[in-house]
Amino acid sequence: MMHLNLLRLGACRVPSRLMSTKSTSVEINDKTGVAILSMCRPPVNSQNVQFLRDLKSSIYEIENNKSRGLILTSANSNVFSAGLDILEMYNADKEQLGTLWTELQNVWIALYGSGLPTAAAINGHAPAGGCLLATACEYRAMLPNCVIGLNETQLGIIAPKWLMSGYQNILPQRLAERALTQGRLFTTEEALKAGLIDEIVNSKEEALEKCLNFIGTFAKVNPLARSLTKLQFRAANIKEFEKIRQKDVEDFVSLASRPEVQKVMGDYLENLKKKSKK
Ligand SMILES: CC/C=C\C/C=C\C/C=C\CC/C=C/CC(=O)SCCNC(=O)CCNC(=O)[C@H](O)C(C)(C)COP(=O)(O)OP(=O)(O)OC[C@H]1O[C@@H](n2cnc3c(N)ncnc32)[C@H](O)[C@@H]1OP(=O)(O)O
Repeated sequence: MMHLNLLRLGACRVPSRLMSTKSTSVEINDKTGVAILSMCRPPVNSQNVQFLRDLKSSIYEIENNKSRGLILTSANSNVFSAGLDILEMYNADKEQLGTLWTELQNVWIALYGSGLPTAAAINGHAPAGGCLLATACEYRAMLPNCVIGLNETQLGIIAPKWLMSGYQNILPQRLAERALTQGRLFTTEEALKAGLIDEIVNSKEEALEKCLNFIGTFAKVNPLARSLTKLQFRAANIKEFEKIRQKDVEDFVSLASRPEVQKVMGDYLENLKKKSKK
């Protein structure tokens, strides 16, 4: 089809507009109107306060610019996002912890509640907060030999209900419950089998192309009707989240500041560092 050919990134010589923050860059293709939002906080796109603020402002900028869709991807070659920055949770005071969690909530609601068609080109690992971002989108294409999942219970943490919403939208209840209680990280292949991702792709370019094709499927649908229909599906989760969002911050701060939890974080960080030195 002609319009799908135009969407092919490799062949595309259409002018693009660029916007960027310290840790994100956005390219909006003038022909397709689709925005590619790249996360670029080396080495693993771990989510600290500044990164989350950048991500939030990029998402709203894309939404306000009346883009035709949003594709979330990573500028890193093997990690989509490693989730919350543990360095910002470890030895942090209560105010810092509260700010971090509030910004994570803000990004999630911006993406999950976006009226635009959203897709994730998952070009690397996506554990915990990385999976949260990917599952807030409507479509996922992922590279082989990576992992994705909400591994909170493996870390002794209970993920709040809003954090599970994306999972619950995608997976059958029985599977979601099992994966969440196990804290399971799915390999790409397992994720496809479970329905957590939509496609396995061989390169980032192919992931972007699949995402563009997905967004292209709405080309002939009235954008407002599409958006309101999408949000009707998500309204109950959003409403429930809005009711508890302040208490949720307090609960997180109270849990994350406990000395025994701080100890778990410290040990976890040390293991990560040991592993990366090997
Ligand atoms: C984890 C918290 C533990 C306890 C918390 C308890 C209570 C807190 C209460 C509630 C929190 C609930 C919220 C949870 C949401 C989250 O997102 S928590 C974060 C969970 N993330 C992970 O478990 C991922 C950890 N990372 C990895 O598994 C691997 O790094 C990954 C597979 C993503 C990539 O592997 P690889 O390419 O081999 O890279 P390296 O492992 O070598 O890492 C490179 C450097 O990056 C540092 N790093 C990795 N992840 C993080 C991170 N999330 N935060 C900060 N830093 C990270 C790693 O240490 C290396 O640094 P170095 O080069 O050694 O300096």
